[in-house]
Amino acid sequence: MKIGCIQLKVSFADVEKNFSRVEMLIREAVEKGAEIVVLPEMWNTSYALDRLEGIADVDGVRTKAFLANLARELHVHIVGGSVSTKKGDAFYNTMLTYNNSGELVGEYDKAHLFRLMDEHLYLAAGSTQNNFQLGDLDAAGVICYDIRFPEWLRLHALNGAQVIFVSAQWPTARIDHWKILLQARAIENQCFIVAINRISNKPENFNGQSMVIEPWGEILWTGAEDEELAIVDIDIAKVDEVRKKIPVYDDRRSELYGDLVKK
Ligand SMILES: NC(=O)CCC(=O)C(=O)O
Repeated sequence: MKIGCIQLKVSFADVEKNFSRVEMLIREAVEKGAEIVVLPEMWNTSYALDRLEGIADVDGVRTKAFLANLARELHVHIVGGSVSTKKGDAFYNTMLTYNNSGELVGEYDKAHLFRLMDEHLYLAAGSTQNNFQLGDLDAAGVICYDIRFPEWLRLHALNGAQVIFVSAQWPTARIDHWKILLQARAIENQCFIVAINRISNKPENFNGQSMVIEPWGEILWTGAEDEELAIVDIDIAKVDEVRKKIPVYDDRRSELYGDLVKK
């Protein structure tokens, strides 16, 4: 399965520029053979949190039409990163996922808000899980800071995810945490992690280094420190292979850990 990893250079608060760049890169990814494309976090506005009133996508209407049309036209699954949305009176950091028929299969609001970047002052948190189906593939999607909560990703793995997509705006300052946390999440859940970071140098430095990691923890691809489109081939059979070799899911003793329950 070929994944188009779009490590986008996100322009600060320039919604038009970001939409046209994303469209160009999705088209290019599909020309290069991508069957699924993945975008970074808050790609429509970046972290212009104090300007969301004017630029967040109201009810996600524009993004939904844009992603649905591209998915249908190009026959590609789109894990739409996340966009700033306004729903009712509140702003959210929302991941929208479309299958290759153009159907919305996942709408997820970031569950854990990152105080260090003031998200809790501007955004409301979601509280629903985000497992979805892309053709035969059982997948899930989370957003950036969510990866610091192993129980949240475990829940998605328990609900069947073979691949967990992560969309992020993860600053260079903590890029070592990014790499180690992602590798740990892949190894402990014995699943693929496809994690797409952004590029920018304003207002904070984000230097990419997106990652695709297989269920044994081997890093299949690390993004450059500049905008990049990479097509990374993953073999889903590897999930069963690793889960048979070390049967973590059979050996779990859920009675010891409290309330991690499947849906
Ligand atoms: N956008 C985010 O959630 C950033 C998370 C982050 O930087 C971290 O260290 O965690």
